[in-house]
Amino acid sequence: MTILEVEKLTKTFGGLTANKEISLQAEANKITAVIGPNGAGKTTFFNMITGVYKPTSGSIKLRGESIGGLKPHAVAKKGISRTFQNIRLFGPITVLENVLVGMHTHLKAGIFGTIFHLPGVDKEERIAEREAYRLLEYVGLEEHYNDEAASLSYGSQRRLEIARALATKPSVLLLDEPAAGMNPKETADLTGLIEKIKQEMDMTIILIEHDMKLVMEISDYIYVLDHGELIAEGLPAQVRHDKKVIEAYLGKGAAEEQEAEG
Ligand SMILES: Nc1ncnc2c1ncn2[C@@H]1O[C@H](COP(=O)(O)OP(=O)(O)OP(=O)(O)O)[C@@H](O)[C@H]1O
Repeated sequence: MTILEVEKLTKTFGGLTANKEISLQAEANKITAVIGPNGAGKTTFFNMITGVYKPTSGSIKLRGESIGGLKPHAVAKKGISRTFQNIRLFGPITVLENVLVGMHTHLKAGIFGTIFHLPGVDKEERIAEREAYRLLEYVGLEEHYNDEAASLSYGSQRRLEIARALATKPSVLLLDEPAAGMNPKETADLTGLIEKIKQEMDMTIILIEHDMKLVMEISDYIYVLDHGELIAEGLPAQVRHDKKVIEAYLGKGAAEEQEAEG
């Protein structure tokens, strides 16, 4: 079943076409990857889906309902949550509080009531804290619940971002380069975590990632962008051997060499 359907999505910035008529379908409970060299237009694509940028043209549908042009908080309420390429945690508050921030759309007390422990929010707050702690356990950060977010290692901060995104109880999770800056062990652990989220939480995941090992290992379907255009799509094994994709990453010579090697 298609959960998210994007049709001919275009975004221009002045004279630059960052996305040109990109169409994509994200299937329920699958990992759909969007890859491409630097500047290909991947983050612009995410920014349109999440309401950060208004599309120049084209449509975005979540379970058949048009969400193109909605503001970010409205898109989040519809069940789409994301992490960012540049980590956007709140540094001076604790790890647990960062997850509570993710929950604030569900809490009556609101973010300030939760963080500053205003009167009358005790019961709701205790339940939320338990839930936040459970999410930290899920991503393997429970030991750090009371640490300042800024004190975590880079890899752990990325996991915390995922926990915070999950706190909004999304049905679609967009991960923007979750393995960026991670060492091989952290990346391997992250691969397992993303798989687990897909399986155990019935999550539809869309992934932007430069780490090809991770992408090829966990993606069910891959879309490839280059210079703002969709140049290929298919199963990992198909995309891996696609001449246009090899060219986009390594240049024309490399594609011909690969072909000669058979
Ligand atoms: N707000 C903006 N204003 C002007 N140009 C922009 C804006 N956002 C993105 N661009 C341009 O759009 C193009 C695509 O950028 P985008 O960040 O979407 O690529 P990307 O594939 O995510 O790249 P990377 O892998 O390096 O993060 C780039 O040429 C970029 O400079």
